[in-house]
Amino acid sequence: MVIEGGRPLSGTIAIQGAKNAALPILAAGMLVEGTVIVDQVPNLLDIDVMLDILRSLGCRAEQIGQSVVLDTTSANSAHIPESLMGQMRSSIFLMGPLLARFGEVEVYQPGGCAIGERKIDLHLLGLRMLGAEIREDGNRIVCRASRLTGTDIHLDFPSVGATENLMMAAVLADGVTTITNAAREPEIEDLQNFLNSMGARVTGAGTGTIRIEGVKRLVPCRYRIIPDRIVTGTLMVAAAATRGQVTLTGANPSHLTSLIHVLRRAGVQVTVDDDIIKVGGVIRPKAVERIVTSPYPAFPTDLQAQIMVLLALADGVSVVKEMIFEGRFKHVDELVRMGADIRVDLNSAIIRGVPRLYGTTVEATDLRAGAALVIAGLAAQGKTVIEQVYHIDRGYERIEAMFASLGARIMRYAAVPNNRVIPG
Ligand SMILES: CC(=O)N[C@H]1[C@@H](OP(=O)(O)OP(=O)(O)OC[C@H]2O[C@@H](n3ccc(=O)[nH]c3=O)[C@H](O)[C@@H]2O)O[C@H](CO)[C@@H](O)[C@@H]1O
Ligand SMILES: C=C(OP(=O)(O)O)C(=O)O
Repeated sequence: MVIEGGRPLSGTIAIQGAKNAALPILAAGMLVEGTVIVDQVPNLLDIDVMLDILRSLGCRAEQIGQSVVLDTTSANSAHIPESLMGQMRSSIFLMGPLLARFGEVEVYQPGGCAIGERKIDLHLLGLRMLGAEIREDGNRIVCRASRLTGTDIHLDFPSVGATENLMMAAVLADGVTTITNAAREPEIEDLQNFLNSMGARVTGAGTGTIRIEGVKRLVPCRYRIIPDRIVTGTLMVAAAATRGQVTLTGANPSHLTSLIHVLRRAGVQVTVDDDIIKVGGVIRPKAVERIVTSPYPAFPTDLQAQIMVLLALADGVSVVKEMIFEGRFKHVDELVRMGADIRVDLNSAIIRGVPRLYGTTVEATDLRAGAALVIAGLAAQGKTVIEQVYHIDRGYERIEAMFASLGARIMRYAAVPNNRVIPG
């Protein structure tokens, strides 16, 4: 991806549906027999992988525009091939639904962005408490339960994925399951709403205690995914970093209170009206003394790399502490190569703002690091070349078109074998 930077973003853009809501919801479609339609599903690499997995299980799954039609009637397998499991973290979301529907599931350790160890022990512990017998053999995990029985599960950490997997496993269990210290992310509430649209009885999502009353069977439904708060946040930071003026429509500002607070502290004007967010009015951002990533509603780890670009250009010294993933500072070296002054000390990044960044060749090491480099390229003086952009396609629908529609000079080139590049 090649970016000619230094142009303020300007214009209006609609927000895509949330990847992190769509992925568990598509997996939850396996809980019902019949045809489920999910609307506002973004066109992303991770969604393609999820649909490939669902097809490998015998389902018919097709994305038409922003809608996915999933027919699970002929699903006949509870085995996910290792090659598909390894393509993304969210492949693990099939574990709960397959176990609930077929009484068994055979999977492998999931893949995904290299941002930390990302264990699944909380998922497995919760499933065991629901009555599953689990055998781990190297990478392979075999899980069986002739029936799942509701119980009280306390999570040692409010893991988003574990909360969702256990909710999905518990909807068809005998009796009541209570999950305490559950994750409170908006995507959990979206999953609850989807499950309840199919006839499940789930309450409490969005709080630390979720109650799931098992039902005998579910019925197909049609459901619309919430807007993507991380894409919204990425656009907000990009508008501020390029000192532009951008209007976002179809957003949910109440999911972004921590970012809005940080941006306002940095001197950015953010106005909110129903599902519209306007960002602009910044000359040079001010440093923000301390940002700590933590589970929702605190500052999201998925926006840590992006906000660091704004702080790299701010007046003064900022500190960002990463509390969720131990390997999520890989963008720092790349930003430093663009002229940023950032020092990492354990899980803190100390950012001394510089007046400008300069374009150079950098590498996207993971999804959000890649998004941060795009913002840096848009704000920098000169030309930025970003390599390994496929990481970004996991979470942003045609990011180059998204920013080009706001006036950015950004082009994607596809590599061809003899090292030439052609517009992609
Ligand atoms: C598809 C999706 O929704 N992805 C999001 C989800 O990922 P994900 O569901 O993987 O994130 P978790 O909340 O589970 O993980 C948070 C922390 O808990 C640890 N952990 C998690 C599970 C477990 O069984 N054992 C364990 O130790 C992880 O290693 C990590 O350090 O939440 C993350 C934290 O907000 C986001 O960055 C991801 O974008
Ligand atoms: C880390 C992320 O996603 P996943 O959990 O799907 O790897 C992300 O969306 O930033």
